[in-house]
Amino acid sequence: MIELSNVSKTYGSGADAVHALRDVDLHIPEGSIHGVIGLSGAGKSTLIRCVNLLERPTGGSVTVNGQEMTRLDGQALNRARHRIGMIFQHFNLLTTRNVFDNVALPLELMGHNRASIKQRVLPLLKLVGLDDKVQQFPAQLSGGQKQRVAIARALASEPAVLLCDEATSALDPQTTGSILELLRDINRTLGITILLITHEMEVVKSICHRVGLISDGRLVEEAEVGDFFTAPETQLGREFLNDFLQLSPPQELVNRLEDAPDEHTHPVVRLTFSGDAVATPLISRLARECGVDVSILQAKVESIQERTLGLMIAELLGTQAQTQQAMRYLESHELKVEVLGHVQRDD
Ligand SMILES: Nc1ncnc2c1ncn2[C@@H]1O[C@H](COP(=O)(O)OP(=O)(O)OP(=O)(O)O)[C@@H](O)[C@H]1O
Repeated sequence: MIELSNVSKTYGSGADAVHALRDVDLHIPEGSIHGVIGLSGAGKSTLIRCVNLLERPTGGSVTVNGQEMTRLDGQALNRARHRIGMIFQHFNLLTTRNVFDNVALPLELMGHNRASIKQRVLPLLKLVGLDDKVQQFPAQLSGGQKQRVAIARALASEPAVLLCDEATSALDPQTTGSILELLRDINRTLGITILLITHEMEVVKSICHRVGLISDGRLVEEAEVGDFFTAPETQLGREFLNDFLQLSPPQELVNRLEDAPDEHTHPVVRLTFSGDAVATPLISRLARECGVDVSILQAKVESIQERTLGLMIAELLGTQAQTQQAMRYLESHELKVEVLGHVQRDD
């Protein structure tokens, strides 16, 4: 369990002060995988580093595994950190140590003897699929293999919590997939709570249960992943979703869009639908019930965990009264309708 209460972090002071985190409240239940997403500079790294006190918050409290981290220092803080593993974007392996010795390092620091280290390290290397690379050095490994070593090292001290700081950002999509699968397995089999920060929606979609959106140091939105992908609450959330779905009108159309409707134009709309609406033949019904033709410009259906999300950009062709009625009809069937603008009719 991770609990952040009213956490703030300010770097510097006076005119040079940077408010990296502002009054962040976050509750991550035991055994869940929680993502925090945000643009560059939003405060993601600061947030995750405040959990194990690599950065000490300027205000508020951080509690991990029932222990208030912000009250600890010295030996007590070190002991608490053993229950919090962390992996990084650039793996942070020691280049002069082989795979075994990298994973052994935290156990050596905790004072374990060689026999107990061996007993712990070898099963971990098997768990991450590297039992044939025990003697290799980091330079002899691929990026994905290096991250597997880092994961084994993070698990060596039997943490209850694993922090992942952009852990797949340096990896290609296929390797990213295999590392995320490993993290999901670790969460399921070992019950480890995972907090990960990322700028990639794909990562959130693949493994997170809940997600928070951070902007300018504030947690501006927090939701179940299925809800976030089907109905983000903030403009920034919608922008992340649209970028992820790569669904924006063609530039040629954008150039022709006008703001105000009149009797010579028809609307271009973005429709978002989920749940029952995905399976309902609404477009053919629009033609029948509202007398409106629909010209589909782009469409996409995504599976987000157990939910289905549909997106479409379309021109609604009909009189002003008909297209207004069509939009009301769609909204009454729980589709989200955004009017992107209006284009001149050809007729
Ligand atoms: N040690 C530091 N001293 C001063 N300012 C800092 C320090 N670390 C981070 N910042 C500032 O705090 C803000 C948040 O930075 P942070 O690294 O947490 O963002 P981020 O969301 O992780 O960005 P990125 O995705 O680019 O890594 C930024 O304005 C950054 O410049």
